[in-house]
Amino acid sequence: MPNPLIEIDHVTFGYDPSRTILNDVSLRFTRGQVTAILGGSGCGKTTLLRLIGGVYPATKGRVVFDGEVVDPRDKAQLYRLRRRVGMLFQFGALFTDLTVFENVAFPLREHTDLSESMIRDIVLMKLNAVGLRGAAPLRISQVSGGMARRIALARAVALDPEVIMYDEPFAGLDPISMGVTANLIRKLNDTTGATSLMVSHDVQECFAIADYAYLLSSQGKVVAHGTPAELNASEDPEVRQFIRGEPDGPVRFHYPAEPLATALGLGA
Ligand SMILES: Nc1ncnc2c1ncn2[C@@H]1O[C@H](COP(=O)(O)OP(=O)(O)OP(=O)(O)O)[C@@H](O)[C@H]1O
Repeated sequence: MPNPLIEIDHVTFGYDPSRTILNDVSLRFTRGQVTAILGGSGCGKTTLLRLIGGVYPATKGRVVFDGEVVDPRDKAQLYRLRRRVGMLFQFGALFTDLTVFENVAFPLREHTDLSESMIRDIVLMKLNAVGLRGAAPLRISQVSGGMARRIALARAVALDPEVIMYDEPFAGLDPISMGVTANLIRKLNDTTGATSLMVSHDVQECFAIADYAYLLSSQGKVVAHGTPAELNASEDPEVRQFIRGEPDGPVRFHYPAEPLATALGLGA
């Protein structure tokens, strides 16, 4: 794979030593591409984004960002790296008591000393890109869930980040808003030349816009990776189960347990 901007190199991680969340995973994120990280709830997708952001150190292995090994103890490095990353948090995390305009202006006020008129122009351009320039004066409490996600998107790209990380960008959205958000992620990636990482369990939405995808198992392993077309064509039962959303397959519906009859004292 050519020229990854970010590389997760044989990373193992657990929040406490007794429980491994990510188990020797390797992923590469190519410049200019949209890469999806797919997996069921709790498999460690958000944790992976935290390791890239230097929130926690890997227990084993390394995270490499544009040639530099990410070291959470190196605060100067973290500050530099984080300036290059825009983040769309799960459910947007907007400031509900501020206007749409002020939400998008927030990172510009925090991280730059641009003039008020420059900030205004940038905010209106970012809102225009997500189709919501006209909503600038509204309060967050007055906008729909789908609009809120687009506002969060505009805020995530306010500082023109090189990397945009999306944590469950489709969570809680109706099908139309999902499609709109997916198209915007692709469009923002292509118009800004950014590199996008998208963590999600919405396979079809991700496949519609991703260049490449990784599939994580509940054991914190990479089960498969490839282009959406390659993964769609996979004969691997676990990949097929996940992609088709089948309730049972190699990934069992039942958590391991003794037979029900035994548990109920009905043994033969
Ligand atoms: N700060 C934390 N401290 C301890 N355990 C945590 C912490 N954050 C997450 N976990 C645990 O780590 C595991 C992986 O969580 P993570 O949020 O990375 O999963 P995920 O794949 O993003 O799931 P979801 O799609 O539900 O958000 C879960 O079992 C979770 O309970």
